[in-house]
Amino acid sequence: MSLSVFIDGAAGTTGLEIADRLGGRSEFDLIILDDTRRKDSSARKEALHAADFAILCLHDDAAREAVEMAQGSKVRIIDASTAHRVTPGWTYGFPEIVGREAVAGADRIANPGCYPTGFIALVAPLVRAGLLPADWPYTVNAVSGYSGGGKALIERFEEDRDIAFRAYGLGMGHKHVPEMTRYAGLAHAPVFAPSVIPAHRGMWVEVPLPLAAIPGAASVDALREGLAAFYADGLIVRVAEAGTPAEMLLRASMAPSDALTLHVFGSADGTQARLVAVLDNLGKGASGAAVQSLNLMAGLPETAGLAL
Ligand SMILES: NC(=O)C1=CN([C@@H]2O[C@H](COP(=O)(O)OP(=O)(O)OC[C@H]3O[C@@H](n4cnc5c(N)ncnc54)[C@H](OP(=O)(O)O)[C@@H]3O)[C@@H](O)[C@H]2O)C=CC1
Ligand SMILES: CC(=O)N[C@@H](CCC(=O)OP(=O)(O)O)C(=O)O
Repeated sequence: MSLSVFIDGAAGTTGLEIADRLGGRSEFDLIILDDTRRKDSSARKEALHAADFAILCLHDDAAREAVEMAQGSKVRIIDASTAHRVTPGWTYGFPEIVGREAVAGADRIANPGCYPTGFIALVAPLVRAGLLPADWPYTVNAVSGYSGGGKALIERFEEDRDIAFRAYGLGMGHKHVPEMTRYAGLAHAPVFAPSVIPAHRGMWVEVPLPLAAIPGAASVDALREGLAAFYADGLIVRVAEAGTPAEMLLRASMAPSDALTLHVFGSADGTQARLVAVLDNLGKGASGAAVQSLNLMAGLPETAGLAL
């Protein structure tokens, strides 16, 4: 018997990618409201009450509204928005970090933000293993494809081809900082410098480490080995071997991917390191992560339907 999945916000950037990943799968029947009904509260409520699972691909306010409308139903929810990521009673949908059983058994999953996916993947295992301190003031510099900003940013970048680079979050306080701090297990909020480039998808998340100045920090090799041990299954998150390429490129033509690759680069004298996560903001950074959690919640193979 197949399970019904309502994609609320299926016409949006994340929703379309989730529909693509689930579309050909016999385990799921998709409930998608047509254009005339997709914002109609009573149609959405009816779908929420009919479905086994709902994936909310909405802005925060509409996601909160959907959760309220679902009250009294049996539906299990995966919320792609920022609304519930540090809310009590919600499980953070990052199986590698919070545990696969926690995700499999949850009824309310908050899908991680795209930038936090890279940052937490790099820092959480190292802090947990005592290879980096929890109380260091970390920084995170990141670059995203413009699809990370949804339909509005896509339209802006596709209309104004003259934008070569967009820095933002200049007043600090980006909405991703609370989840980064919480799930990386940090004592201080990281300084977060996000930016956007004229590529549809793709993401680079980097944590520079002045190792010689960080009390208790492990060596470059020990950091890489710590990450490799943590992600030993290599299913979705992979740790690159040691090596220093002359350059690394994000390509504007990048194909959709649900993988996440972590790199640890270090200076020859071992005093400095750069932790780098490379991912697709729409893959492991959004839709791929939602499908991974859905697979686990439905008791299916974790990577079913993912592009790896
Ligand atoms: N894009 C990304 O890389 C990532 C996105 N996310 C999060 O996922 C969520 C969705 O983002 P994204 O897909 O990028 O955004 P989009 O703007 O592309 O899509 C949002 C969709 O929601 C629809 N919508 C708006 N209000 C309602 C409503 N009241 N009822 C039903 N549908 C509504 C919009 O309609 P209309 O088409 O008419 O505008 C649109 O289709 C956001 O919370 C975002 O922060 C998370 C991680 C990464
Ligand atoms: C490029 C861009 O604008 N990115 C978005 C984050 C995308 C994401 O992760 O979505 P959530 O809003 O669900 O956290 C931003 O910085 O607000």
